[in-house]
Amino acid sequence: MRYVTAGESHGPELVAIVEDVPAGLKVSAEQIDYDLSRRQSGYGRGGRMTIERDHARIVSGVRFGRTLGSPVALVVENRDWVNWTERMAADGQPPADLKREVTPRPGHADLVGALRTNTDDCRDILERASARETAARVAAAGIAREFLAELGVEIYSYVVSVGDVAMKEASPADAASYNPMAIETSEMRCPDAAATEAMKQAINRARRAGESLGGTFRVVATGLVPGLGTYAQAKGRLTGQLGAALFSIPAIKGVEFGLGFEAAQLPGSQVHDPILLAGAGFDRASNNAGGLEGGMTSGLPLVVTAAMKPIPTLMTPLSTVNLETLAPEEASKERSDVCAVPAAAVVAEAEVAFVLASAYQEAFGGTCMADIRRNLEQYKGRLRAFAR
Ligand SMILES: Cc1cc2nc3c(=O)[nH]c(=O)nc-3n(C[C@H](O)[C@H](O)[C@H](O)COP(=O)(O)O)c2cc1C
Ligand SMILES: C=C(O[C@@H]1CC(C(=O)O)=C[C@@H](OP(=O)(O)O)[C@H]1O)C(=O)O
Repeated sequence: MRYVTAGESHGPELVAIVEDVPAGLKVSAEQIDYDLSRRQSGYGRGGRMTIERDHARIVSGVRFGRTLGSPVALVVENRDWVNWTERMAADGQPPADLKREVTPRPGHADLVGALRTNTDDCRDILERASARETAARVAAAGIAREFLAELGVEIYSYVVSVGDVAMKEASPADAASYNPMAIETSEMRCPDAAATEAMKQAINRARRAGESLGGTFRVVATGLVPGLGTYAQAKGRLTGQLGAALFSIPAIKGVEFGLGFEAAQLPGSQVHDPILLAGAGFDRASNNAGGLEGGMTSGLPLVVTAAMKPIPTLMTPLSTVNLETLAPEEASKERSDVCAVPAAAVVAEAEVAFVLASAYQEAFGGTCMADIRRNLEQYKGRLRAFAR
């Protein structure tokens, strides 16, 4: 299952096409809209989120609430488009009073994109480099998430830190034990109420100082069978696929699995997860690996942590060079988020969903749900027999 998106941040709409969707999968537009609203939320977002009310319109590939096995296309309207019709028109000439973006923001794609594409207006770049595009990803991932849910896999995320404020956790393995309601009702997607409040205060301080903040979050997937992915080829390793998927999100600068970088400082006996025989199968005494061994799922929850850099647009801007005059100047001050870590966490859920959905299809087939379910049950039966 793969997606492709199109659409500019202030164009009329975003489009996502999902390919290789099995037939017979129940799809709920309400569930997709719920995920879209989760992506819009989070303390620290800017004025744009008061304009948008993201809703996915399914325009192909679904009939009577079930997928047909054909590509699924989804459209998300940009309500802000009405304010940009002249400046973002697909045809005609630029308006006489068009203000070009010529003071690129350090940390955004403005300068490098302009160099790459030979434009004299950084808006040509920022319209697509904007993380507005991630709304289309979340809409598309609604299909992957429904698919995974049918196979018993749930994905959620929570924020661990914003700037230098972090919630306290004994270990990343705690990730699989939080109450989802505590996360969804926190304005920071953080299950710790005191940390939520401290993160909000940090964002308030940053806003007052014309600053921005990044942070870290974890994505957790439960209900996975062991053995998805493969050790046999580089491109089959889920570690690499998940890393690439998470690094495809704007502003993500680090990814760790389980104990992550901390594992590099510890002796092997404190890192690797002892194997036990429990109930009808194998289990582990711990989950420091974060649910991946040898590039494959271990059957324990997948726990992956990502680090987001601070938002590049600053109300107290850094210096830049004016592309027209070549004189030093302050970088442009666009309307902007101060912190978007909770939103990035929801986007990361979407990316993880696509990787895992593809891994299930690779292992159990991709044509129709009935076959996939049967193949999965057969596999689970074989695993049970293995431990007897
Ligand atoms: C959900 C989300 C919201 C974002 N909001 C903003 C924003 O309002 N202003 C901004 O300058 N950057 C924002 N960013 C970050 C930029 O999109 C990102 O830094 C930029 O595309 C450059 O990509 P890079 O950081 O991967 O180099 C946001 C990122 C995400 C994931
Ligand atoms: C629109 C979204 O995020 C945007 C991401 C973004 C950026 O530069 O990445 C800049 C801001 O857009 P605007 O310039 O219109 O205020 C954010 O609001 C969204 O997440 O839906």
